[in-house]
Amino acid sequence: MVTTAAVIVAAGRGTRVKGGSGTPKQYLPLGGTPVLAYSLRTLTGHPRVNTAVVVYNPEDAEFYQAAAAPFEGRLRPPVPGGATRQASVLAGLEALGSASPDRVLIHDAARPFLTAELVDDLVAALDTSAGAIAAEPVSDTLKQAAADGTISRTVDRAGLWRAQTPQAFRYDVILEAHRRAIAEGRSDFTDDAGLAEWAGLPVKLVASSARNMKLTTADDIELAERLLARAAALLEPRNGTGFDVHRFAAGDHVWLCGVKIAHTHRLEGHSDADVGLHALTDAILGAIGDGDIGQHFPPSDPQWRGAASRIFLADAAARVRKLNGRIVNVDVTLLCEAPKIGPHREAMRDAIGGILGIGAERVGIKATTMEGLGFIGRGEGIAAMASATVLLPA
Ligand SMILES: Nc1ccn([C@@H]2O[C@H](COP(=O)(O)OP(=O)(O)OP(=O)(O)O)[C@@H](O)[C@H]2O)c(=O)n1
Ligand SMILES: C[C@](O)(CO)[C@H](O)COP(=O)(O)O
Repeated sequence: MVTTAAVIVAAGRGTRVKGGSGTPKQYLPLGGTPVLAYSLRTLTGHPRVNTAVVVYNPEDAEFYQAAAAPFEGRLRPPVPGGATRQASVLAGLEALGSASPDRVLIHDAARPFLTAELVDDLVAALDTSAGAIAAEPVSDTLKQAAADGTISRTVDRAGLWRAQTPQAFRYDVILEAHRRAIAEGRSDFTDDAGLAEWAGLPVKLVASSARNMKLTTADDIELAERLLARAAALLEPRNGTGFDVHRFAAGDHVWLCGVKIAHTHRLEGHSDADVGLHALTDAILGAIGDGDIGQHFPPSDPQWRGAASRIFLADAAARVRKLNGRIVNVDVTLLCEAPKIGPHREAMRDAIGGILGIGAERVGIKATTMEGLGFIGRGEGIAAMASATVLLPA
């Protein structure tokens, strides 16, 4: 399996925002959420990203903990950065050594508005290139200034692009290039594409939007607040519910809410019969009005025989992302006499949060017996009901 990692560089001081004092920009609240958390939500929640590491300044440890806590289960321990962005990127790349990913996405914590689609496009571009970066064609007329502040010439903007992040590379080649640059005394690269260019690596330009802005000055932060407030005003909540039942059959374990639990029986079904994930998948599909699990993964299709139900849930989450939506919270109730759910509740919350790319604090798991009544009371099967709240552009 091809693996992809993310390095999020967050060790800068943000001096152009705050003039050298106060909270570094990547930890400032934006719409009430730390700037860093936006990138972490998109990257750690992306199905193609297997692991991620933040490069930080240990002086910011408290800010880091507060921003990264919801994503903890999906992040490697943070690593200290260096004096320049280039040095911080190298620290992050080295920290991924034990994961040995095939690809790496290098991203500025100061660019909170990257999208899942951009990540998809960059990863796809790596199939035919050693590197690919998010970039935006220059749309202004460019002037070169003379020393006295007058215009010395107009620069032809044809073919000029503004480099953004993520910048994606095959991991081993960019690590080798970064190491070589330092060994050869080059510490002046402001982005990884510049370093790759120096190393002779081909790098593709992947068209991105001006919305993937870097927060550099206080004006940028104000603009970002406005964009966010406007986007929030244009989002509307949608709610969906789901319900599912599976009967018991001879076996020794059940899958419930993404967790394998030893049991006296198994649940019968075409897939792994994870009744909790099936109800939840339907709840999410319901919230976005996109059919149901049986429509997208028909039981008549042999490719889903024995499939892990996490595939179905991840697909529903991808459909939400495609609509530029966001899952706010989900809630599952399991109806069964046994097994006991309490001991597995936290593992279930983590599993579902990981699949959906949301923090476990946004996942509710509850259980109830049926007081011995009906088919559940007789221990013939398990039922689950679920609800999901999703924000979609209005
Ligand atoms: N030594 C550094 C410098 C920068 N960065 C990171 O690189 C990204 C882009 O850098 P920039 O916008 O220049 O951030 P700062 O260096 O913090 O800004 P300033 O130059 O205003 O201090 C940011 O996410 C920043 O945290 C880093 O990890 N390590
Ligand atoms: C990497 C980068 O975001 C590409 O635009 C940018 O170069 C980093 O910021 P800096 O202000 O140039 O250090």
